[in-house]
Amino acid sequence: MEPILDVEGLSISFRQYDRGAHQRTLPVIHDLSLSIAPGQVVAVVGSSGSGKSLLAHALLDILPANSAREGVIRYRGEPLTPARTAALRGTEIVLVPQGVTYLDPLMKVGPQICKGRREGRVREACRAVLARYGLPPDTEERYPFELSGGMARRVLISTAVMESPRLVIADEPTPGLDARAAGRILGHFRELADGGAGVLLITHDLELALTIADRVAVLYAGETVEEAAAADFTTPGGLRHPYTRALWAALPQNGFRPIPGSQPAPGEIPTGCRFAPRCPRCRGDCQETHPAYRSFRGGMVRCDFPGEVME
Ligand SMILES: Nc1ncnc2c1ncn2[C@@H]1O[C@H](COP(=O)(O)OP(=O)(O)OP(=O)(O)O)[C@@H](O)[C@H]1O
Ligand code: NI
Repeated sequence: MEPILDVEGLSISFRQYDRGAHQRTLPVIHDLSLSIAPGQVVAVVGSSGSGKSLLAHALLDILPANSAREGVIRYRGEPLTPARTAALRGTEIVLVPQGVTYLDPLMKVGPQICKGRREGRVREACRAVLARYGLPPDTEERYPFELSGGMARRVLISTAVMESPRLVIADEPTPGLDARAAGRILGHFRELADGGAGVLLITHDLELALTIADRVAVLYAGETVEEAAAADFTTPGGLRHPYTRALWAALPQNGFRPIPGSQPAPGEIPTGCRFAPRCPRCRGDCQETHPAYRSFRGGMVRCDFPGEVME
């Protein structure tokens, strides 16, 4: 089946001015490839600063002006040009943004969800979507400052899903929500996918991702290091990359063993494997050679020594 979304070799960098007129380029996403078929929920999992929101913004063509982008993004087989993205954004392709600041503070919630349209059908759909997320009917009449954080999140999601999108890009959609509200939202994403949409779920929370995702792509310091089926996460032996295994071992049900160290910042990327400084399997070459992203055992991995189980 033709993918809904197909990203090939996406790289993003920022132009920055050091001192005076001296310009430097800060690479933040490198060579990212990913595809989503109709009916699929694909999760992108990575820690803070790994490039998740930038990926979402690149897909919606809302990156900041001082950024540069390489690679190809195709939507239903055709490249997503700026004009095409602008035409599809908000209707066929929707973003659930990470921050509630995306709500217009000067506009009541109802008109924001309805995007200014007043037809009875639209108002009806708005009321239905609010009810679905457990928001009282008078939410329509409120301004964003009159909402709690959790309500504002649910309003953002309502705004996104109003139009029966074909591609949903959800950037950390559930922080601050209780388990029931989060479950309801994820359940709705799953339903949209079961109805034929593609869903890209962006989160730092692997456990949450595994509740609905079909596949998981793991992002580390701006690069995908593994793409695995959700079922591969049943045992660490099913996984390919040492970082993915470390994420697995850090889950509460697997002993909550976090790995020491932290992800390198964009200006401090090592030459070889980006995970080498923290990798329990690191050997000589890993520090020098940057590993390619390749197929391995039915998934993808960026490691020259994949699939070795840690004792
Ligand atoms: N406008 C910008 N100029 C320069 N660097 C930026 C800019 N926006 C983001 N970055 C850098 O790009 C990297 C990735 O940022 P991004 O917001 O995508 O992270 P994230 O994975 O979404 O993190 P979080 O989980 O905290 O939301 C970070 O190191 C960040 O500092
Ligand atoms: Ni983010």
